[in-house]
Amino acid sequence: MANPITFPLHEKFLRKNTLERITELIIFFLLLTLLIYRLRFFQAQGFIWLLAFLCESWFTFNWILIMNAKWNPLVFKTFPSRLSPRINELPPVDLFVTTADPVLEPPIITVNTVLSLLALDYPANKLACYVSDDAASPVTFYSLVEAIEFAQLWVPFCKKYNIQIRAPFQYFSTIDFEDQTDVSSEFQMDSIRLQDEYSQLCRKIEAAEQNSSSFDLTSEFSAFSKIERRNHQTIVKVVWENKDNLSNGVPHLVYVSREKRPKYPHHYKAGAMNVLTRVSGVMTNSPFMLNVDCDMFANNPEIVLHAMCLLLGSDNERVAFVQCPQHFYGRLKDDPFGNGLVVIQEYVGRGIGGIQGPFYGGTGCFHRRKVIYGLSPGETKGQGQSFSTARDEALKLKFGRSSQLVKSASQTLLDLGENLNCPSYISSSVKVATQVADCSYESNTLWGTKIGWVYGSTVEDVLTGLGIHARGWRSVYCTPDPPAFLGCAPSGGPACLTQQKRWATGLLEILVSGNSPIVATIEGNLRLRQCLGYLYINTWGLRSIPELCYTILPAYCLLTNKSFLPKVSEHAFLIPSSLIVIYNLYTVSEYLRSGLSVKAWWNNQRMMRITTVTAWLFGVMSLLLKLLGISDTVFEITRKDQGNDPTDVDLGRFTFDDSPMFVPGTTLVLLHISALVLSLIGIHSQFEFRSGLGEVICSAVVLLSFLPFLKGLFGKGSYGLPTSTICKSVALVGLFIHYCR
Ligand SMILES: O=c1ccn([C@@H]2O[C@H](COP(=O)(O)OP(=O)(O)O[C@H]3O[C@H](CO)[C@@H](O)[C@H](O)[C@H]3O)[C@@H](O)[C@H]2O)c(=O)[nH]1
Ligand SMILES: [Mn+2]
Repeated sequence: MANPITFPLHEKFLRKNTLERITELIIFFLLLTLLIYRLRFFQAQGFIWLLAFLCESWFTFNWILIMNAKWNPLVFKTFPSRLSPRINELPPVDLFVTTADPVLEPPIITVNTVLSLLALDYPANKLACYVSDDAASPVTFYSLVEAIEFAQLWVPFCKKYNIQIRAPFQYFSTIDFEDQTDVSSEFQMDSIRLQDEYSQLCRKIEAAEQNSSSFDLTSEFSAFSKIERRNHQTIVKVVWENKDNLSNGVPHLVYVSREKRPKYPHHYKAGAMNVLTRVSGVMTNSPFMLNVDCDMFANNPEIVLHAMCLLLGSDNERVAFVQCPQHFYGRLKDDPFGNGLVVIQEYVGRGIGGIQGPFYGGTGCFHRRKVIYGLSPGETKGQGQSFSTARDEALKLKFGRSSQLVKSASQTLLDLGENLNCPSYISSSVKVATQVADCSYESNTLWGTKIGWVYGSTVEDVLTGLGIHARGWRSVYCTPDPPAFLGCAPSGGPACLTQQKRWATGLLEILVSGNSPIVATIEGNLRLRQCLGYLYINTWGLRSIPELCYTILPAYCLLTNKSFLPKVSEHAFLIPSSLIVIYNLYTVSEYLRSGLSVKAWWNNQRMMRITTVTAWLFGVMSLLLKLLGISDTVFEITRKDQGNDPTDVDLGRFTFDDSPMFVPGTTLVLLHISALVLSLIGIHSQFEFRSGLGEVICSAVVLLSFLPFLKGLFGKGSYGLPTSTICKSVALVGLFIHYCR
C-alpha cells in the first residue's frame, strides 16, 4: 500500500485552452487589421476617423490585457482527507467578519454568517471568530449575544448530522421535512426543534430592530447607551469563550467596535480589518486568518481544511493567501444585473491564478498573519534572535505602543508557531484589546502602509493583495465543490451602479498612487504579466471614456450624414463585421461552458455597456475630484437582502433613483432615438445618405443595450427615470444636435 504521507495535499493542472487561444489571437489580429485600415485611409476622413482610431486603439490595448490574463488557466484540486495523516496538529485560524450598518446589513445576516463559521468542520478550540461592527450598533451586539445561545444547539446539530449548509436561514429554506422519508426520526425531531429555536432567534432580533428598549442599556449594554456612531469609545466584548478549550465545543466569539472620532480618518473596511488584526493579535494570535464580509456565509463546511491543503507543507511556503471566488445565493434567473461574476472569475480569475496568483477579493480569503505583518517570502525577521528589549523597542515603532501586541507580533515574525504570549483566557485581554482598537493607535506606525490592510483606496482588497504580490508572494485560487462561501449580490440599478462606481474609483486610486502595479514591477517583485493582469482591472474606469465616445459615434454619424465604418459594398466591411461575429461567439461560448444561458450572456454584455458609461465614468470623476482636492472618495455600503425569491421577475427589473449616474444612459437613449429618426427623415429629403448600414445597426445595438433606460422613460415609481434626469438628458441631447448640425 502506498504511504499516505506521500500523497500530495493538492494537485494543480493547466486547463486546456488551445481553441480559446486561437480565437483570442484571431480577434487580436482583426483588431490590428482594423487599426491598419484606419491608418491607411486617414487623410480622407478626418476627425471621426481619428476618434474611432483612438477608441479602437484603447480596445486593442485592453484586449492584450485580457488575453494575457486568460492565457494560462490554472486549476487546483484539494484533498482535505489527506491532512490528518500528514499534519500532526491543525493550526489555529482567526475568523474575521465585518459589518458596518445595521439597516443596510441586517443583523440577522451577520448572525447567519457567524453561525456558519462557528459550525465549520475544524477543531473548535482552533477557531476564534471576531466581528467588527463599524456602526457600534447595540442591536448587532444583542443579536450576537442571542445567536451564541442558539449556536450551543446549532453547532452540535450540524456536526452530529453532518449538515451541509450551516447558515440556518439557508438550511431551513432548502430543507423540506415532509419530504424526508428515509431519515431517522431523531433527526426529524432535532431539526424541527432547531427550526423552532431559529424562528425564536429571528423574532427576538426583529423585535430589537424595531424597538431598542428590548434590551437593558444599564447592564451589559451600558457601553452602547447614548452612543454616537461616528464619535464613540472602543467596545470590545467577549460574547462567548470556549473556556475549556473543547475541540467539539463552540469557538470563541468576540464583538469589536473600534473607537471613532471625527478628527481621525477611519479608513472604512481597511481600518476595521487592521483593528481586527490587532485585537485578535493580543487575544489568540493565530498564524492564519480568514476574512469574510458580513453576508458571506460558509457554504462548504470543510473550507478551512481545503485552504490548509494549499497553505501547509513545504511546497506551499510561498503562498501568501488563498482566495475563494465570490459566489452568490438567491441568484436571479439569467443574471439580470450582470453581477454574478461567474465568467470573469472562471476565466480571468483562474488565468491570473496561472501567473502569480489571484487578486485578493476582500472576502473569502485566508491570509498568513506574518505576511500581513509585512514579511517577504523566505524572510523570518531576526531568525535565531531571541526576544530582546531592543528588538521590542524597534517593533514598537512599527506596530504601535502596546507591548502585548509587540510580543505577539514578534512571535509571529519569528514564526514560532506556538502561542507563547496569548493569555489562556481571552477575557483577560479585553483591556489590551480595547487599547489597540483606539483611533489614535496607528499614529506614527506602519499600520495601513507597510503592515496590515493598506489605506488609500476604496478597493482596499486589491491594493493590499497587490502589496503582497509586489513582495514576491504567490496566491492560490481555492474552488472546492460546493462553493466555499455564498454572499448577497446587489440588485436594482442604484445599488449595482454604486458598487461598480466604488470599484472603478478605488481601482483608479491604486493606478495613480505610489503603489501602482507599474511601480511594483519596476521597484518590487511583481511579475510583468501579473502587472498586466492588475492593469486590466485597474483601468476599468478609464475604459468609460473611449467607450462613451464610441457609443456616441454612430449617432453623430447619422446626424451629420457621415460614416465611421466601411460601407457594406467595401471589402473592408468584413473587418468589423467578422470581428463582431467572432467576438460574440467567443463570449457566448464562455457563458455556455460555465453553465449559463444565452440570456445571461446578453444581460451581462448589456450591463457591461451600461456600467461602463455610467458607473465607471463617475468613478473617473470621483477620482478627479479627489486629485483636485475637492472631495474625498467614500466607501458606500451595498444593501444586503436575505430572502430574495429568485423567481420574482420584478427583482430583475432595473430600478432608478435621482442619482446623476443615470444621466449619461438616458442621454444616450434619447440621442440615438433622435439620430435614428432624423436620419430616416433625412433619407427622403436629402439626395445623398452617406451613413451606411453599419451606423444604423450600431445605433440600434446601443438602444438595445440601454433598453432598461428606454423602459425607464415610461416606467412608474422606482422603475421610472425621474423627470429631472430626463430633463437634463433632453437638454444635453438638444445641445449636442445643435452643435452637430
Ligand atoms: O466603513 C466600512 C465600510 C464597509 N465595511 C464592510 O466591508 C464589507 C464589504 O462591503 P460591501 O458594501 O458589501 O461592498 P461590496 O462591494 O459588496 O464588497 C466588495 O468590494 C469591497 C471593496 O470595494 C471589498 O472590501 C469586499 O470584500 C468585496 O466583497 C462589508 O462587510 C462591510 O460591512 C466596513 O467594515 N466598514
Ligand atoms: Mn458585499
